[in-house]
Amino acid sequence: MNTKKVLSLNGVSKSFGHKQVLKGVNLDVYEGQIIGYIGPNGAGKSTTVKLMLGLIDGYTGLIEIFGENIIKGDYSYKKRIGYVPETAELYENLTAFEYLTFTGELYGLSSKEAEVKAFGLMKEFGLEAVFHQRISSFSKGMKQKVLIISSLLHNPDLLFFDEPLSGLDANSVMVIKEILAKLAEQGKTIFYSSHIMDVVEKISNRIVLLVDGQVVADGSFEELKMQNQEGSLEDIFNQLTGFTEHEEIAERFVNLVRGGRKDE
Ligand SMILES: Nc1ncnc2c1ncn2[C@@H]1O[C@H](COP(=O)(O)OP(=O)(O)OP(=O)(O)O)[C@@H](O)[C@H]1O
Repeated sequence: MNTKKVLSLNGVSKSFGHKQVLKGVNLDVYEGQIIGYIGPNGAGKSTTVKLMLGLIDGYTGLIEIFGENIIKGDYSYKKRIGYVPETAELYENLTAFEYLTFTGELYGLSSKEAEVKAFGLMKEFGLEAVFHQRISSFSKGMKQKVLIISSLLHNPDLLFFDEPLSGLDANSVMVIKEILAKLAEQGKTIFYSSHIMDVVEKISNRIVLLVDGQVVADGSFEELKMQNQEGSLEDIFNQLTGFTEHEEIAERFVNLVRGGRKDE
C-alpha cells in the first residue's frame, strides 16, 4: 500500500448553533485507498465531506488535503478533487452536453476537450442518444450518471462520493464498482459515503464508522469482522451502533398504520 498521505483530519469539531455535530474526528487517508465512510443518519458524514471541500467552514482542528491546511490554501487543491453530492443540484434546464462542458470548463478543460470527453463517457454509460437532451427529462439513474461523469471529467486525484449509487440499477452498480476499483489502482483516493452496506463491504479497502460525530471503528472489513465477531458489515454496523430494535420498531409502526384504518 502506498503511504502518501492525501488527506488528514486532526481533532476536527464542528457545531451548528448549540449542536455539536463533529466531536474531534481524527483520520489519515492515503493514496489509493477506498474509504467507506459510514454511520447512522445524522452522524455527521456529509458535514465532514462538506468541510473538506470548503463548502462550509467554522470548525476547530486541522484539515489538510494534499499536505496543505485547507484554510491557508489558495483553493487550487479543489482542482484535484471530484465530488458527487448527496443531493444533486444539476442545472436541469441545461442539456447533458451543456452541463458537462460547463463543469469541464470550470475545472480548466477547453470546451472541445470537455465535449469530447463527456461524450465518450456518456457513450460508455449508454447515454449518447440523450447527450443533447435536457437533464430535466432524465430518469434518476441517468441524472446520477451525469453527476458521476461531471465529477471525473478533470481526472481528479481525490474523489468524494456521497451515496454515488443512488438510483442506479444493478448493472450500473457493477460498472461503477469496477470503475472505482480501477481508479484506486491508478492511485486515486476515494472517500465514499453510503448506506448500502453490502456494496461498502465489497468495494472499500478501509471502513470508517462515524457515530454521533466520532469515529468508533476504523479498519478493513476483515479487521472489523474479527474485532466484532459479526458476519456482514450490516451486522457489524448494527452492533457498533447499538441497534437491536428493528423488529420492535417495525411492529409498533405497522400497528400504528393499522390503527389508522376505520373500516376494520
Ligand atoms: N446547515 C446546517 N445547519 C444546522 N444543522 C445542520 C446543518 N447541516 C447539518 N446539520 C445537522 O448536523 C447533523 C449531521 O448531519 P449530516 O448531514 O452531516 O449527517 P449524515 O451523517 O450525512 O446523515 P445522513 O446519513 O442522513 O445523510 C444533523 O443533526 C443535521 O441536522
